[in-house]
Amino acid sequence: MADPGEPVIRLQAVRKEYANGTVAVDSLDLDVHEHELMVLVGPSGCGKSTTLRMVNRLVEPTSGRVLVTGEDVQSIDPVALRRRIGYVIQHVGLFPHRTVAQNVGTVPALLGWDARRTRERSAELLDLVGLDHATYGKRYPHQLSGGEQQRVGVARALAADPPVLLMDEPFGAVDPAGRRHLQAEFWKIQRELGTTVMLVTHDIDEAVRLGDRIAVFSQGGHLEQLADAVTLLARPATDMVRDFVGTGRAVRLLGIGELDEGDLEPLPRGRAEGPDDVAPDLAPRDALELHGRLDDAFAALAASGGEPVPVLGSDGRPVGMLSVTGLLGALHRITGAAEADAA
Ligand SMILES: Nc1ncnc2c1ncn2[C@@H]1O[C@H](COP(=O)(O)OP(=O)(O)OP(=O)(O)O)[C@@H](O)[C@H]1O
Repeated sequence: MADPGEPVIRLQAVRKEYANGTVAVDSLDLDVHEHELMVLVGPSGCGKSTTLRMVNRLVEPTSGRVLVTGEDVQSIDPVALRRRIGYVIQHVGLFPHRTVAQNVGTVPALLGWDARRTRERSAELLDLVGLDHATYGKRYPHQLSGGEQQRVGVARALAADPPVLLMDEPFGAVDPAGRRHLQAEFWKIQRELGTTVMLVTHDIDEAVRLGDRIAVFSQGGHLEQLADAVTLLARPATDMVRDFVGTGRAVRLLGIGELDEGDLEPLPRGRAEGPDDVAPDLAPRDALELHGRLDDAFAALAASGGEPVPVLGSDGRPVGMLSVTGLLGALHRITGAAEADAA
């Protein structure tokens, strides 16, 4: 096991030059901490997959070192290493002649778990990714939609509860609505299990939605910026990052920023005492929640025609009103906080 505070994945001055002379990654230093979800994002061909695949030795670095829980992966047998590290790819590669339950149980079975424990773990994981095990466990992969297969891929990778999970475009085969849903579910599972994750995507929205920290790569595996989502959107470090995160930065910030007490205006007089005092226009179904996402706040203000919308605290009582000005203030607040952190 790693010492407390020691990164679970550590890349030190890593370089990969393929046989044809392509330098996919050069002088890369990158640490992923325990329980962290690190996203690698960047344009096609910038070396994201190469970086990921050096962690489980599907690609061997030309120079530099890769450590997993403090151990140089060069000193670990690749097969043993890959049993310790989950791996999910876009085209999930399920075994076609094995049932869904057997697919999910692959690694536990290889690790010598007894049949019953493997079966139980399979069922538990299928339920966790939103596939009822009684319905889906007996099916074969071809009897599932692409999105369902991708869920099975995620369940299979998590089945042996690997401390480290590598994911390469894991939700790429799912339609946009299903993808958002699967991202949200995966995020919850990752928080629950505390798995340390390195995830590759070319989708900046996926990156800011999932990543605790986001590493933006440019060609040649060059690290342009390593930051949390808000900092990345509010304060892109280079022109490349600014172009990559695009003109939708403010909208993306709405998707990850939260509503704060300071963004609110006082309640109209006489309405702060308790639920009984709440007028019909403050009914909870029309209200926002404190610490809710700013994109919900934006939607509520759009629906109200720009009229201030009530905001409820955790006890369900109104704590203030959010106006359009308040929402813009919230955006400035998170942008300003990111800039202050960076200063
Ligand atoms: N086996 C290989 N032999 C030679 N060059 C390779 C090999 N694999 C990848 N490359 C090259 O290395 C560079 C980085 O590739 P890599 O797959 O790591 O990028 P990526 O950022 O994951 O791209 P994408 O988002 O398109 O999957 C590219 O120029 C690619 O063409």
